[in-house]
Amino acid sequence: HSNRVMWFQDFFPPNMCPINAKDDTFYGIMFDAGSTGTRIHIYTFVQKSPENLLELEGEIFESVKPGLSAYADQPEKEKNMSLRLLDMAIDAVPPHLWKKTPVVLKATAGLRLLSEEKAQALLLEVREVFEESPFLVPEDSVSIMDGSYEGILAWITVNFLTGQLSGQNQHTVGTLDLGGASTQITFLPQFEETLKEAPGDFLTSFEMFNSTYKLYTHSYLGFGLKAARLAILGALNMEAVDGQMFRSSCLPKHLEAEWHFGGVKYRYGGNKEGETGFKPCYLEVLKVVKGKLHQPTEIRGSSFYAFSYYYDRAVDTNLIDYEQGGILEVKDFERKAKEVCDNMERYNSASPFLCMDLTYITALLKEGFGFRDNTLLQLTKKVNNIETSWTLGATFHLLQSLGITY
Ligand SMILES: O=c1ccn([C@@H]2O[C@H](COP(=O)(O)OP(=O)(O)O)[C@@H](O)[C@H]2O)c(=O)[nH]1
Ligand SMILES: [Ca+2]
Repeated sequence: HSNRVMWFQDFFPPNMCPINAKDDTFYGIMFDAGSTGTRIHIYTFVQKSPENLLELEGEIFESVKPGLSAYADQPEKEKNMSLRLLDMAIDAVPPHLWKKTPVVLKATAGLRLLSEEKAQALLLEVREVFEESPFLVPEDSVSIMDGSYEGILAWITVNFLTGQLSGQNQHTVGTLDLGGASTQITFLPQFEETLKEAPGDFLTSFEMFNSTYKLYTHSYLGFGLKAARLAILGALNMEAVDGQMFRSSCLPKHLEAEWHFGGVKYRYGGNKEGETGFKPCYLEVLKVVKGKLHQPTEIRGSSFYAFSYYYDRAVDTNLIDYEQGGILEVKDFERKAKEVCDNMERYNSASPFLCMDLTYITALLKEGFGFRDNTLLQLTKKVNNIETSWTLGATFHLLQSLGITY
């Protein structure tokens, strides 16, 4: 309880503290079951009248690791985790609003990669926890989200938070999300040509706040940062890894270690005898990226918002400040990749994968999506203290579909 009060005081002057919730205040609880962790977002909203755009008052955020898929072989163990996160919502939402507050979990690429049977067993555990909670549990409240929604909803979040979805002059920005297991690109096409050249399932119409947006979006499964590591090592989608050693020129020469991802243990190491460094690494990475992604011509010269692992790796290498974020060019990632890969001993302590990760990000941006060296990326973790995550867009969509908001 004391946590809650502290949090509110951080956000609101005492006289408008929503603990004394007015009638037009309501809450939404959205779980993000990502491949590397599970997070809860508890949003507070106010809608003064149907004509007004919904106002977001604040967010409570908490995360736990590892992700849901790590419990694939012991789904009952998952319960503790969702219970722990849900307890935060019990503390945050005033009791008289519990029954009106929807709780939803959406899983992303980690669960898309599991077998249907294992994924459903995990979702069932969560559903049981939700059913026993005092919150509103809508139909289909625990599910795997379609990849195209993941991109669209993140785009909605960023453009809502930057004020681009209200008023007359809407200059929306495109978004790039690099998760552990999948990656998304989303933007509002300006050129007829983009609509013509895009594969049919890359274009989706989406209605939000009384407008219809025809967006270009795609989620590339297996192209998240951690899945890409496996692909580069040649270990992705291998049924039996049986203690096999996977080597790469993107890793420190004498390294030999183990790594767990999606409930599987992998052994990996450097090219003890052969080459290491940026050049051989880039060639290795290209095999995974080149020709695998659609390249919309119109994005080459535009600028994008980028978050998740784009942000994390830029922070890790001091390209941006953790709190502030920053604006980078694509070539900044390449410069940093060269610096790290050609001095691997020096960076080893941070993460043995740093060279591989930066090289992958460089190749994904340039050879994957086809961005120019000088394309601008706005690296952002929070806007006005709210996480840039698809979860906010998903909560708007949820409230709209339940008729709680307009
Ligand atoms: O609220 C969140 C959730 C995730 N991430 C970032 O997203 C990446 C992990 O992706 P995730 O586990 O969601 O994998 P996915 O299922 O999206 O592939 C990491 O960089 C996290 O820091 C974040 O910045 N904020
Ligand atoms: Ca994610």
